Amino acid sequence: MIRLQNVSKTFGSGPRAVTALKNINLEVPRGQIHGVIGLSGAGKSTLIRCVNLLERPSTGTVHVDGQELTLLSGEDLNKARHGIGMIFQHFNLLTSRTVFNNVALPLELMGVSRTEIRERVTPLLDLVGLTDKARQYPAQLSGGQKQRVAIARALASRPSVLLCDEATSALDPQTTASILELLQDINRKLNLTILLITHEMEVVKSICHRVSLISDGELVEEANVGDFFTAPRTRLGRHFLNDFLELEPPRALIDRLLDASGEHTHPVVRLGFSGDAVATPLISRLARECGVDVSILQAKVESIQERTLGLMIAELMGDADDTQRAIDYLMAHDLNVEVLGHVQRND
Ligand SMILES: Nc1ncnc2c1ncn2[C@@H]1O[C@H](COP(=O)(O)OP(=O)(O)OP(=O)(O)O)[C@@H](O)[C@H]1O
Repeated sequence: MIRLQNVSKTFGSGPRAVTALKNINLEVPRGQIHGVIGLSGAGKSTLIRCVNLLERPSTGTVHVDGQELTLLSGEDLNKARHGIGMIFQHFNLLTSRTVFNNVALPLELMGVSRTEIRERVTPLLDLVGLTDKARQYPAQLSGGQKQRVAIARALASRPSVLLCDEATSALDPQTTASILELLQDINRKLNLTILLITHEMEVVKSICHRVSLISDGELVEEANVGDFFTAPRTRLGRHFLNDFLELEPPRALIDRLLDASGEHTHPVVRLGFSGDAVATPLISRLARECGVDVSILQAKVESIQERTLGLMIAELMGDADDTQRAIDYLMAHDLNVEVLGHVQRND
């Protein structure tokens, strides 16, 4: 449905050139919600704007719905864009138009008749829950309501793809949740393919099926959301996850952590477990089978898209052979084990 192949984008030229995207390959099948998450300046906006050619890639190809957009220009490109809706962080509504007329605007530009416009806009306002606001102006609406208008407007041309550029970043958590619910609802009802960019893990967790991580213009990791939240493969992925879960070792412990193990140290580990491992009493088995005591420093259980995810920071207390055996034992039971460092034993 959306396919980016070897897409790069460089702004400017010469010594001042900025390469915002480097060799991006991304495929989003029909009906999927795909999130791209990254830090500020990583290239998220440039990436999403390359999909509808608001930014033309410097190299590479973009296909949407089987059509190679990078071959098109002028009227053909405009027509192809009718199949791609877009919403923005700051809604981009026309303040001098009513809610109804904002939603009608793309249809007016397409030359759709007044009667047909009415037939198409009315159910869209119903879909986004704004039937009673049709005659109001944007200034009379809350942020969440404005984004609902923008969603209805984006859907007016009956697109098969919706691009969301930080669509909830200007909204409070409760309004964010209701907009995400609406996006999920239209994804299901209309089988709409959604590509969204965000810096918020909550957005990815709530509605995405798959996620890509962008760093310095490159896609560095891609995974199903359940897998990403259970075991991110990159350091940046772990950074996002730990930030989201607020699962960092206590400050006092960080100050005591040594990089290397010594004769009188204990490993401190971060454990991530999901699926069957959540229900298995692994910690008590460690004591019995490996002769290691476990001091739990922090623990959390999260539910992510019908999967349960457990996270724990723990000190494994025992001699070097036993603690290594314990780590091997945990890994053999499909836990994600990260050794954060080592602390001097007090015994
Ligand atoms: N029109 C432009 N001209 C020159 N450089 C640009 C332009 N647009 C983006 N850039 C640069 O490209 C890089 C990626 O920017 P981009 O806006 O895509 O990142 P982002 O991940 O969306 O960041 P943010 O979350 O802060 O919006 C940055 O270094 C930015 O300065």
